[in-house]
Amino acid sequence: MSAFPEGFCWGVATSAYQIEGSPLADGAGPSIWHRFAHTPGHIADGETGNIACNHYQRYLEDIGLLHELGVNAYRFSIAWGRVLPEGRGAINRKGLGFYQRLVDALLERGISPVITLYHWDLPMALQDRGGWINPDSPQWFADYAEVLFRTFADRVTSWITINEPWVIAVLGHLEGRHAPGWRDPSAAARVGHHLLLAHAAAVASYRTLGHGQIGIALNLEPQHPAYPKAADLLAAQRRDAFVNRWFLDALFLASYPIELAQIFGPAWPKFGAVALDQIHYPGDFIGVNYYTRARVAAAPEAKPLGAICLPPPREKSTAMGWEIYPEGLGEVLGWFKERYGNPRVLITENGAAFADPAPCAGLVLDPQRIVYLRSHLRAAAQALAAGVDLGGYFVWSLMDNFEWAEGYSKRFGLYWVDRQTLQRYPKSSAHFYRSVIATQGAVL
Ligand SMILES: N=[N+]=NCCCCNC(=O)[C@@H]1[C@H]2[C@H](O)[C@@H](O)[C@H](O)[C@@H](CO)[C@@H]12
Repeated sequence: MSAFPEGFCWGVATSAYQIEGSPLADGAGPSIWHRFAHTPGHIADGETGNIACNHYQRYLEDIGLLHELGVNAYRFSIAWGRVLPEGRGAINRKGLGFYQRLVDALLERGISPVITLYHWDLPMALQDRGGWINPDSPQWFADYAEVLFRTFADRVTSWITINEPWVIAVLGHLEGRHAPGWRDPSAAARVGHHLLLAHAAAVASYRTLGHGQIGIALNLEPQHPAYPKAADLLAAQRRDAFVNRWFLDALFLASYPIELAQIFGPAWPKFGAVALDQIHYPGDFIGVNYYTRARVAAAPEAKPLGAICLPPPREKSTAMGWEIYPEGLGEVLGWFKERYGNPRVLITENGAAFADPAPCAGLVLDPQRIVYLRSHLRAAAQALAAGVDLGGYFVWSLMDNFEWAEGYSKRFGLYWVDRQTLQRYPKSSAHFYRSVIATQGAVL
């Protein structure tokens, strides 16, 4: 019996800086990840996205892989700096032309484009004006989005405004592990707010220019007490507010969790009613990027949360050190039905990195990824049966790519990429996913 309905959206996901390469080709303006990756010490093995998977040149071949998988949708991001090299103002027609050719080639194959407007690669020219802490940044983003809405309004009907605002605010502006590498609580709090304003402005613009669906993609991660102790439960609740409810409550409830003012202290701005009303903008769907859960223990010395996350047992971990916990996907999906009015949800990313072996006779055997995907797909099917309005599932990722600060050392792809030749090789999980799609989940 098919576990998923006819018309269910089956896809894979990628992002521009992680797969394209050629970051400065054809007049493109550099992004903050170009600068961050070229700054020694930021990326494992000193890698950059200069080459990545050379998707900029090999995009037709990669669309062939999508066709081989049988997906009916492909989620990818547009590099803002290719389209607007200075981040605003003059349009770079060559840069925009690449995405027009990509979209047209997808449509010719019957694959629906799902475009992410922003997947972390802010043009450096805008960072030089303060980047996301600049109060003008929501307007910069809305103006950029309008260029794309007008260019693709007739052909693209699924849009994601911003990928993982929490990672942008926290890893990029609080912990400094991602571009632009800041460690400033006040900046992180304001960046989070400006990203929500930017999302709202783009949704409002799309209401006048487009006739499809638009949403935001959030990384969501259940926070469980490491031990049955009150202190651990309180620490897990604090971290749930910090990781999950920061953006969920803002979008759906027009309020920030009260814990954030306690966590950020004086660095947390005093948002008024108007500011909170302006971020009350869930859009047409919520994208859920799900990977794992956290096991949280109280740690008063671990400021500002007073919490630490315990590493999972090795035998239950991916190559990223994240726990394999498919039950958490069902838990996250249930939040939308129980707390937020059961909106349309898409699983916009789900996948895992494992120490895949090299190809043998043109195939990479990755049984662990098949187990991971099967268990998470089963959790998704159960959530759907329980009444969650789940419209689609995207595997992260189509192919091994630039895994941010980890460089190319972590492989998430359904296709293995030879780092010398960039040849793509199917993994057995690609064949598994193809069978899931072909049977609407009956093989699970
Ligand atoms: N501890 N822990 N936490 C679990 C997840 C932390 C947040 N990172 C993500 O969700 C990123 C998302 C990103 O969109 C993509 O560009 C990345 O390649 C994948 C894989 O890393 C995921």
